Amino acid sequence: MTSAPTLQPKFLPTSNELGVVAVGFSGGQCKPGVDAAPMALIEAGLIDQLKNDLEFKIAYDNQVHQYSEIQPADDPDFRGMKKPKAVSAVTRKLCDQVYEHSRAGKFVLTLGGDHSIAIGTVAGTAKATKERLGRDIALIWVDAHADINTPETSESGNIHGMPVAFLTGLAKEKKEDVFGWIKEEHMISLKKLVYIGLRDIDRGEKQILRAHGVRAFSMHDIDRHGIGKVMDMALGWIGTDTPIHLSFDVDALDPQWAPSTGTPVRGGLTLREGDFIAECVAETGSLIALDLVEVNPSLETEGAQETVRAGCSIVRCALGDTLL
Ligand SMILES: NC(=[NH2+])NCCC[C@H](N)C(=O)O
Ligand SMILES: [Mn+2]
Ligand SMILES: [Mn+2]
Repeated sequence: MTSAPTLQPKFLPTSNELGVVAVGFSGGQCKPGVDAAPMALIEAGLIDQLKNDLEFKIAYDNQVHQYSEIQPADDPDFRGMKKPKAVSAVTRKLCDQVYEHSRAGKFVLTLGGDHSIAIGTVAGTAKATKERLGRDIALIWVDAHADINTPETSESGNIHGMPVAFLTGLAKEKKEDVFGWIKEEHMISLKKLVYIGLRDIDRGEKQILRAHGVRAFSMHDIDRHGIGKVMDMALGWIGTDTPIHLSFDVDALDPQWAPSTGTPVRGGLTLREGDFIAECVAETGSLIALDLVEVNPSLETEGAQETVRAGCSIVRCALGDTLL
């Protein structure tokens, strides 16, 4: 489809400036391959489509950041977390990169990488938006998982299952080199967090969600009400005057559509439901940033191209490609 941008963004000075950050980082979990996702998405033509078809003015440094230069050699487990210093250093650096784009009023697209990278992306847009507009952002987390474990509730020690806990201040650590750099200005309110697509939540996570009354729409809710009603409720909760960061884990989709991901869970969203979620968020005009994470082309390699295509489709939909 060829179309000029139809989005009328409420919180960005122009409708067509896009900062892209490619993050080839897999240290938030144990399976190699998720670092190859940005290249796979770009080789599938994603950035060209955004530039040529959607007419975005793209600010991209033409590199997939591996951040090997800032990852410590010695990185023992800490409070049960695996690779705590590496994930902290990478997300801190990514936070600065995303902050720069967002502070300048650009829409920010981050291609991951595992979901631990959202510590950096959300911290960056939260800080930039507080400074630029004096506002707090809302966070829509589309995922089979809640990723809200604290180091203590986590059963795996994988930090990609913890980003939301660090971003909301539920998990705290004073050590500067283990997420101590995350300050109030980087954080979001649990009241402005909305989940869609949940179906595999750890015991400790369920307690956290209940205790804090977090707004969450599980696959059960989607089956009961339909995705249209769920999106009305999700966006109604956020309201029309709040900038939105959308963090989309490809494993929210059913493995039938997106098999190439590290922690697949059956019973997920159809491709069309995933695109619909992205379209509804685009339609609000409030979207300021998008993450696409957890595509791992080296897993289920027969399905890798399909998973990559699903990822590209979600990004295009979130950027308004399919809106009339
Ligand atoms: N971003 C993801 N795919 N996260 C999966 C997390 C799985 C599990 N809840 C854990 O803490 O390890
Ligand atoms: Mn997930
Ligand atoms: Mn996730």
